[in-house]
Amino acid sequence: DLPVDDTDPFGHEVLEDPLPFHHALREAGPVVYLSRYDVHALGRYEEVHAALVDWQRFQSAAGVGLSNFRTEEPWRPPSLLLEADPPRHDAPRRVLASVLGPRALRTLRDRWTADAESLVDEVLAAGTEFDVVPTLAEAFPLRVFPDAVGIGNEGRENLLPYGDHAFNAFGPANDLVAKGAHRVAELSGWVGEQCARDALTDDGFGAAIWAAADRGEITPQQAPLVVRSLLTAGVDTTVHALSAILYAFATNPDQWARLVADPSLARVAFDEAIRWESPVQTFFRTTTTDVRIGDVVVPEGRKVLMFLAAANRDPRRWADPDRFDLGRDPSGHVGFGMGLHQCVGQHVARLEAEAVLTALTRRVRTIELTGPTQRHHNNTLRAFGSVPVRLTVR
Ligand code: HEM
Ligand SMILES: O=C(O)c1ccc(C2CC2)cc1
Repeated sequence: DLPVDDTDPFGHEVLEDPLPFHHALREAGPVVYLSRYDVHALGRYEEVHAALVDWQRFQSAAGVGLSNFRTEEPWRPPSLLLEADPPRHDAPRRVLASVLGPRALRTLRDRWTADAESLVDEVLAAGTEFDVVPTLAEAFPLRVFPDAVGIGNEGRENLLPYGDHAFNAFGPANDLVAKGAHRVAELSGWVGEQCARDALTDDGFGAAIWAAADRGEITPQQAPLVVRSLLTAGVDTTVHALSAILYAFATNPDQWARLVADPSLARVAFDEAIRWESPVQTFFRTTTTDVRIGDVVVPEGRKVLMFLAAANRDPRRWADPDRFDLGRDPSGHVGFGMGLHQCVGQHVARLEAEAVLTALTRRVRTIELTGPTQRHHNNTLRAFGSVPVRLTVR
């Protein structure tokens, strides 16, 4: 086992394969002080879940990254949802919950399923050996989500690098953050322009957010920041979730056969893949009072690092946790967080994944890896750079 305190959880060794570190962290105790970053880490399901649902003692308004907004300037104006506590959090959350709720998505279900089927037809027409990352995992969200938000067609290639930097910025100021620093002004500027009312179509999520401002549910000053939340959180997450799902099936052919035999399993397959891979690996909180965890008292004002991915494979909570198993009930996983800040876009993500899986199960008999995968390292996201596969068609 790695000595937990000597290992850098944001170093390339752990980012390449975090599982040994997650195991060592869970075994080291309910809370573990990481001297490298002067933070307290939680790796077990019970403690991660308890911190997520206790927004009063584990706040988000001081930032959900390593940087403490009480003493450091954020790299961009804080999110009105992710980096806010009640009461400031309440109205923006209520608006997005309505805009992104299951009812609002009903119209998108048929459109996205048709889009997924035409993408899968295009992919299969070009051949049955390819890299799922650019071909499906990146192509599908970028084909449907910017249109659903209602942003213009120019510059959409900025979305992935902007999100990649935003997720790196939750971690320490390491080489991954430095890698994106030179483009921050340009990318932030472009994203900010897309959130303006006159940059948005009149029928997307963006327009619905501005309409909520017209109704006084949020202010016109808040509206662009709420749109920014969609552009920051809604692209890279789904791209890497789709890669994870396809990797899970390519490495568990028996589970793919189960899904082909029963396509209604697509919904549980999505949540089981999120539990198993946890595309969003970590988030921080800041204590608002002295908090006792186990026999440690974490003082007020300290950063607490929650390893969502470690909690999602905690044998104290999950039977045979390392197995990707469509037979299990994955509900309760913390891959979307839990409680007040639980992912407000999860229905969008689930719908995107179901559309792709439904299109694939209709056409594809088997999926298998044809070579080694490559990881894409990020301080917060678990991501693939490449997943080479061969499909056989039905
Ligand atoms: C599989 C894809 C996704 C994953 C794994 C994911 C994961 C998460 C997690 C873990 C949180 C909780 C953050 C915290 O507790 O501090 C969260 C919150 C959030 N997510 Fe997602 N997300 C995904 C897709 C999306 C999409 C597609 C959208 C937008 C359409 C979105 C928008 C948000 C927003 C706005 C929040 C903040 C909610 C709040 O603080 O009240 N996410 N997400
Ligand atoms: O509101 C935001 O900007 C925001 C950014 C990133 C996320 C991650 C958790 C998916 C959520 C919200």
